[in-house]
Amino acid sequence: MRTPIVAGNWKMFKTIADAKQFADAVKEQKKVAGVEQVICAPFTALSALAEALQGTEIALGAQNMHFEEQGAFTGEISPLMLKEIGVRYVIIGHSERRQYFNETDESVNKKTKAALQHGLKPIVCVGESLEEREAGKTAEVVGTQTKAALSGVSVEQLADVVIAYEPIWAIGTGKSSTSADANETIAIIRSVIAEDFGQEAAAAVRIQYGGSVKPENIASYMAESEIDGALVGGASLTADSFIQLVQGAR
Ligand SMILES: O=C[C@H](O)COP(=O)(O)O
Repeated sequence: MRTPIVAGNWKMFKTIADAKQFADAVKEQKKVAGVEQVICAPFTALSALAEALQGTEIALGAQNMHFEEQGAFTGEISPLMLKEIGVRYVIIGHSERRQYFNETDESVNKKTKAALQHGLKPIVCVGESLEEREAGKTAEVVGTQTKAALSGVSVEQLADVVIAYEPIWAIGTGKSSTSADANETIAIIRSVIAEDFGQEAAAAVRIQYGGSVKPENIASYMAESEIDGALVGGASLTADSFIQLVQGAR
């Protein structure tokens, strides 16, 4: 039985003051059990949010990290630094990072392994572009990305990995994938994982869908057999909407 997981990716939104306001608003809402909840905030808001989210069900996540513990890497943040402030999840290889910050399958793999070595749970993003989809390459693209990201990960470590399938054309566009299409691609990702880790381990991995998920459509994704939650951008920015997403995922 896979516990559903809803993760909000705030991207480059929210100051510390905004983040605290979000946490205060969440505290006023009724707690929702049975769904793991994560907020992946900008680095600057993480410490304040760690404190502000105390007493809530929400775990803290980062949106990126370097794979080294320390070193001359100006502007980077290491897994040790994230652990120190109570971060439990970290998004790795989001398509925006692949597109704008030269993230490659190789760096995604290094970061995934580094996160696991430091006790952080990676949310590894995979997904095809519109061009790749129209060329019939979806299975090949997500299969290659998944295999590359998980290369060298042990079966035991795989239990702490979350995969987020995010078709690039569905991110922030309002054009979400149909739940049936997302389910089909996620089934492909699971079968690719089974090739390297075995059926049992693959069956236990949580795989989220991401791309224009909202409170109004999350239930349709959750009704699918292979989808274990959502990675949500825009609709995770208000406490009200985030809680509705979590309720919809139950
Ligand atoms: O990480 C989240 C995704 O990029 C989806 O963003 P969105 O929900 O705003 O489409």
